[in-house]
Formats: sequence, C-alpha cells, structure tokens
Amino acid sequence: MERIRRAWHRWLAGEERAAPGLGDLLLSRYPGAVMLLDEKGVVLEVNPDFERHAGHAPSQILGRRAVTLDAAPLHGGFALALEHCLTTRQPWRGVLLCRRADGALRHQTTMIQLLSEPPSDTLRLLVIQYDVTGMRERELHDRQLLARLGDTISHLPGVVFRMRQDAAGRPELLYASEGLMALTALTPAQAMDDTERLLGLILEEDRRWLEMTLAQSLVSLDDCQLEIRLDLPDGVRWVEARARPQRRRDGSTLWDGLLIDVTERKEEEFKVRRLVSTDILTGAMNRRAFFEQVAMVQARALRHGQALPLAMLDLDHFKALNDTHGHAAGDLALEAFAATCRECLRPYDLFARIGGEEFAVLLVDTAPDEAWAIFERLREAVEEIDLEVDGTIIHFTVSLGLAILAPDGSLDGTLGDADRALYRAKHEGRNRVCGPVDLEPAGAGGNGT
Ligand SMILES: Nc1nc2c(ncn2[C@@H]2O[C@H](COP(=O)(O)OP(=O)(O)OP(=O)(O)O)[C@@H](O)[C@H]2O)c(=O)[nH]1
Repeated sequence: MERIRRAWHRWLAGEERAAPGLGDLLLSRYPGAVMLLDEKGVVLEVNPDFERHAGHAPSQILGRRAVTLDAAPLHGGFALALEHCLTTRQPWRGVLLCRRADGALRHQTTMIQLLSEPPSDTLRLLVIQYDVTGMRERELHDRQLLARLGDTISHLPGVVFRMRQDAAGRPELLYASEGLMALTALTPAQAMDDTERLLGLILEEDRRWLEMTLAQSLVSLDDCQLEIRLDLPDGVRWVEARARPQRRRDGSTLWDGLLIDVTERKEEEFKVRRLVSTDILTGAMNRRAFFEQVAMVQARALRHGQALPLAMLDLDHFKALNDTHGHAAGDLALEAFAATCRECLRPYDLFARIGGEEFAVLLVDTAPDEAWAIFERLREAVEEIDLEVDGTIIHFTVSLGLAILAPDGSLDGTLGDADRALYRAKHEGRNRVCGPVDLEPAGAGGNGT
C-alpha cells in the first residue's frame, strides 16, 4: 500500500508521466478500478481500465461523488468508509456492494487510503477496488453445497466420521455427523471433545479386535471393515465400521469412515445361525455346530496349553422307556434331560446332541481333574428327575464316558476315547461315569443298575 501511495505521489507530481514509471504501470496494469478523490469524496482521476472494472465511463464519474457508485449511495458503506478514513486517518478495507452503469450489482473489495499532498497538505483519498463478485458467488455456492451435503449426511442412517491417529497410534475424533447422537446418545461435539468417551463404549474384547484390524489396515493401507459391539445404556448394539486410511507426512493417519447400526441384522443372523445349529427337540447344539464350536474353543485353549474335558452321554435303556411309555414320553425325557444338563453346566460349556439319545459335553476352562466331579453331579441330577407322564412318574438314568481333548488333539479321536469309556460305563452296569483311570476318584461310579 505504501509503495502504491509513493508511486501515486510521484505520478501526481508528474515525475513519471514522461516515461511510464511504477505509478503508470500500477494504474494501467492493476486488475481493478482505481480512483483519486478529493476530501469531499469527489472523483478527480481514475485509472485507464476503470470503466472495464467499475462499469462506468470515466466521464460519468469524474467530478461526481464516488459514493454514487454505491448500491445504496445515501447510507451505504462507501460513505461510511470514506468518513472513517477522514476521521481516523487510517486506511479502510472491506467489501462494498457497488452498482455498475447497467444496473448490475457487484461486490468490490475496496481499500481506501488517505493521502496528504505536500506542500499544502491537501487531502486526497486513494480508492482501489477489485471485483470479487464471482469469487463470492462461488463461495456462496460452495457454502450452500456444503450446507446441503451436511444436511444429507446428517439424515444418513449412520455416522460419517474422520478420525486421526498420531504417530504413536493415539486416536482423536476430528469429525462425526449428527447420526452419532442417535447411535450412541453422545453429541458429535461431546465425542470430539473426548474421543475416549466414545471409544470407551466399545466392548473390551471388540476394542482389541478393532485395534488389531486398524493396525493391519495401516500396514496394507487397505480399507478396513469390522463389526463391533457398543455397550449402551439401553443394551448392547452391533455396529459395522468401515474406514479408509490415509497416511500423512507427519506419521499420523487419517481414517475416513462410516458407522452403521447393524443390530437388527445381527439378531436375524444369530436367529438363523441358532436355528441351523440347534436341535429343535432339546435346544442343544447339533453335531455340526458342536464340531465348529469345539474347534474355536480348542484354538483358544491351544494358546494357553489347556486340555479340555469332554464326555459322551447316553440315556440308559432308552429303548425300553420308549417301548413302555411311548415315543412322546421318550421325547419328554430327552427334553427334561437336556434342561437338567443345562442347569448343571455353565452357559459357555458346549452341550450337543450328537445322535438319537447320545449327547456330548465339552467343559470350557475346566481342569481335567475337576471334570469327574462335575459329570458325577450331572449324573446324579438326571437320576433325580421326576418325569410325569400321564400321571405316572418316570425315572431314567444316564451313562457318561469321559476323555480329555489335548490342546492339539483330534476331536474325532477324543470322541472315540469317550465312546469307549461310555461303552465301559454301560458294560459295568450303566448310570455311572467312566474315564481315564488317573482322573477317577476313589469309589467313583453310580448306582449301577
Ligand atoms: N422318543 C425318542 N426316542 C429316540 C429319539 N432318538 C432315538 N430314540 C430312541 O432311543 C433308543 C436307543 O436305543 P438303544 O440304542 O438300543 O439303547 P438303549 O435302549 O438306550 O440302551 P443302552 O444305551 O444300552 O442303555 C431307540 O429306541 C431310538 O428309537 C428321539 O428323538 N425320541
């Protein structure tokens, strides 16, 4: 600005009129309108390109007050800006809405600088304008577009987010759309303020899974996708998270992604999975599901080098029960037997119907030397079932064959061992537990019949 002022002074003094100097160059090359005003705001001179930029021929404005350019000449910003400059003797910068001769309104970024001309110190005002209408329209358009986009995002049935992980892996939520509130009852502002508050909702097991998945994606820079559970006041909800990583030069990573509540879908999936993996009569898992579940439990046990107690269970003289009381009574006995087993076992032990009246149990997180007592209690509980059929109380018993599944052992092989132990139990009189002799407590066995 100071350079323009000095150049302007030199130009006014005629120093640079003979050969084009900086002032002339500025005036002829400046991509906007330039005016020199007297202290009353009357236009004394304009730059050569004035008409192109301001939309008025010099003849229309020279000798007239500059404020006539203002869209509201009487009380518009131009008059206030000039007054500000004259009273404070400070430059003024701002955007003025001006009207061209053809009536079009244009936004002009305006700088007004007070000049005092020596030796008389006559006051002059230098006004430099640059038409920013296009820029403002684009800005407005972008802002409207962003607002519409924000509106659309806030109506999405999910959450759009951006998260940053610093080089040390510390996460920080940079953005979350409004959907976060419906999903977690946290506002985006609360979650951005305290990222841990949001991440703390993830079940611990799933948090480890999330961290592992993010770490893998970071290495491959592939999209990551996983399902995690959030522990919310109204229960656990399943959320599908998808995110794409972008590595930054400072070692941090940006994750842009989506969170979608998939609880209903998961519940349907569980229902279907339960149906295809469950025996309808007894509610026990079926043979196929048992093999799948045992493989998972065994994979975990392998990490800890744990052996798993397994038993085959077979109702005694079941054919006779069917023959005497009817097949329906047999079904009732099977149901009562399964219910008793579930009562005696813990929810995470695996209990399956392997065949007709043949069942299998795998005890999870149980030392082999504790197994015998558990199965013995189960045997006793079955013995105590009073099954009422058509006014008659029926009793029945079960024989159990115990075996130990080594952490890296074969399930088929161990089921074979348990089957042989079961055969022994039948052979030795039924209603008893048989198994490896080293596990057998002194005086083991049931009330053999
Ligand atoms: N009611 C009913 N009976 C079944 C079902 N599945 C198998 N059974 C019967 O279970 C009986 C099994 O008989 P066996 O294998 O001879 O054995 P058991 O009579 O129990 O004799 P032991 O096992 O030697 O004590 C057969 O009569 C089958 O028909 C079922 O779903 N419902």
